[in-house]
Amino acid sequence: MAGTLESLVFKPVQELAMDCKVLPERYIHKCPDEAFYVDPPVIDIPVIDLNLIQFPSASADQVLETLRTSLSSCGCFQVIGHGMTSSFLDQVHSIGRDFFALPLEKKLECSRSAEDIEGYGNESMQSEHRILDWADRLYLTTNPEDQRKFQFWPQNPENFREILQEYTNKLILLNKVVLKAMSRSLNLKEDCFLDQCGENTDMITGFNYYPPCPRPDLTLGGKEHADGSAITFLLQDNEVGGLQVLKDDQWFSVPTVPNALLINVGDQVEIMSNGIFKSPLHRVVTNSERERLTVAVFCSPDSSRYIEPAEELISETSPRLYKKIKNYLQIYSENQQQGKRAIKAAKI
Ligand SMILES: O=C(O)CCC(=O)C(=O)O
Ligand SMILES: [Fe+2]
Repeated sequence: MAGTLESLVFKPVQELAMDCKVLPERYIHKCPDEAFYVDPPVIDIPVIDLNLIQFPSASADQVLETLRTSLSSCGCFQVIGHGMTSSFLDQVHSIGRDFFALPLEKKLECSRSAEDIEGYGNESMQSEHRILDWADRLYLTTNPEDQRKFQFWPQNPENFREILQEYTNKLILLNKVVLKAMSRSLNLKEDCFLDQCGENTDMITGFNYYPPCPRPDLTLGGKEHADGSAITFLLQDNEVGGLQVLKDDQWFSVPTVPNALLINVGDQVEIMSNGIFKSPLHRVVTNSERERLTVAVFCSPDSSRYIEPAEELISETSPRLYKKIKNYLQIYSENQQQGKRAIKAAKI
């Protein structure tokens, strides 16, 4: 729903940040840990070149083994050889940056309503009780095409639609390649996960804008969460870090690798892999100097499809851990609003 300044139902963090000396109470975490403001160790995750696993070979097997190890321990990896140039990825980044640089009135033309997840907005419209994220977001359904709601798509910058369309087309293909690689790495038939997801990948693209914050020691750009997707593609900010991932109960910084996309397992691949692959808890810390912009694309099976642990992964020694379920994103959003981990609801 298009908004106006008068009908503003939320306060953009970007506006708040312009003149913020004292952090409002609702952004303050009661028990911040040191990793909010002292960079924790950098996580050692592989950078996987997709060209190396295209055809079966001994070296492809080695790469798939690296993939399996990484996804079973921390649930993420970086990918190169994805067929997108760095200048194209810069353009994807720029359309987000340019959108958030527009005057507020222009951004409000894309604003979402309190009931909708799509459009420009932030958490302040969803919940009265939660601690709020120091971030504004623009969420858009990008696939299937007939579910796009163009009223939320910015007219400005002018190339927004064209670039987002092209990025979506590339990620539809990449999503298939990655799901196949994940299945292969577990010695499953390569279409095992893909068949569960179906042809029509459901894709939601989120542009995350994190303004500089006066008190990075007290707040987060994104609270600790796991993604409800099957897999998530994250285009990080080449210049400003902030993403952290939890591994063995310790927070690690996630490095930015030029021209790489970060891929993380979401809850739905954790379910399909019967818990072998981990949907990692992650969060975003802020800084007082620089804004940060990232683009997250959440890929999920379409809501009518059932997903369940792959039969081949279940045995007497590794019993089935998750139920057969559908429309996981609905379960996810209900649990998330109550601050709960949705995947618990899928456990047997
Ligand atoms: O912006 C980031 O680094 C991470 C964003 C994220 O985790 C999300 O949008 O789910
Ligand atoms: Fe996330």
